[in-house]
Amino acid sequence: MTQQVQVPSTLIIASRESRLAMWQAEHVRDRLAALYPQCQISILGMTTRGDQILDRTLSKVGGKGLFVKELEVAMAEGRADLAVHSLKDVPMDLPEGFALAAVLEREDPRDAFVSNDYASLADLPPGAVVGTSSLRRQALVAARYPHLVIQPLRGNLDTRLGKLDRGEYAAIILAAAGLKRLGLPNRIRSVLEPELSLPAAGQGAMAIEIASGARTDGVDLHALLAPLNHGATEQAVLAERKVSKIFGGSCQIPLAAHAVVLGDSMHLRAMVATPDGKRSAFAELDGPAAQPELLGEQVSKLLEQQDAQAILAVCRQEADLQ
Ligand SMILES: NCc1[nH]cc(CCC(=O)O)c1CC(=O)O
Repeated sequence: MTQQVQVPSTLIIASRESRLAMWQAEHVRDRLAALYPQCQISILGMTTRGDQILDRTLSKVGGKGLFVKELEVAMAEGRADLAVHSLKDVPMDLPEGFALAAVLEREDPRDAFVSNDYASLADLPPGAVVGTSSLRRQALVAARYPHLVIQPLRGNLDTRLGKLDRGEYAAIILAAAGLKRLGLPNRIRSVLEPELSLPAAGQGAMAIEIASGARTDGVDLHALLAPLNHGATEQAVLAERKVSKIFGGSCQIPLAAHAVVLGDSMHLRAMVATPDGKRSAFAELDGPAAQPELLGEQVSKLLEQQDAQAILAVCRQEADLQ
């Protein structure tokens, strides 16, 4: 006999209001509704500071936490039971009293090249403007294609595509996962393979966050959400996020960490670079999938044995100057 979990009569999902965030919240709602048909599930749409501040890059205004804080407040105040996030936007250390209850199966983790006039980065002429606000993408493009000009690009997916279509950029780089989820895979002119553009920790994965304390109604949200967890994705992102955490876990450093799980083992690759892409360190290792954080530590050590600390010092200096 499987143990029965107690199902509440209602569940409220907190979500940002962007189209991608809503798609993700609706996806979780539909999966929960299929598991627990007796439960009334609704979505509470919210605006976060990360959505409001669009004129500065995230690394300058406080980083990832800006997309999750308001949703955590809603859970702490009992206005929502769970929050659905893009895992890439979730800080490495959650505030006291919160936990990730499930990591969903990953969508395509790669970056996508999007343009109306060009098929790939290699086709762009000297001086062409590429839009991205990710320091990681900036460093990777600058290292490989020094003749291109990188300009900041913020906002949700629709905003970013709109700026491309108005001709503000020759091309932009986005996560393939977001475009696929929104039914826009045809906007992808080419995917950037991990060898060229190693993905960010957690890219393409969704996570469900909950308040971790016991509930007065006795509902065990961890147990309730466990069927949505995808073991291999969880192992991969634990390794990736460990590297990110060791190197400061913010948006201030161009950092990539990408793991692939194959059966019982895992391959983890990671990179840190200076924002201009001129200096970088890269490391990769295989290890048991059952010990993802150990592999994350080992890969981080390899990075440190290279130039990683000097690279980070350059990044901090540049961040302080801004
Ligand atoms: N930083 C914003 C963000 N957070 C998650 C995604 C895409 C979806 C995902 O990675 O799951 C995006 C947009 C992008 O990077 O283009």
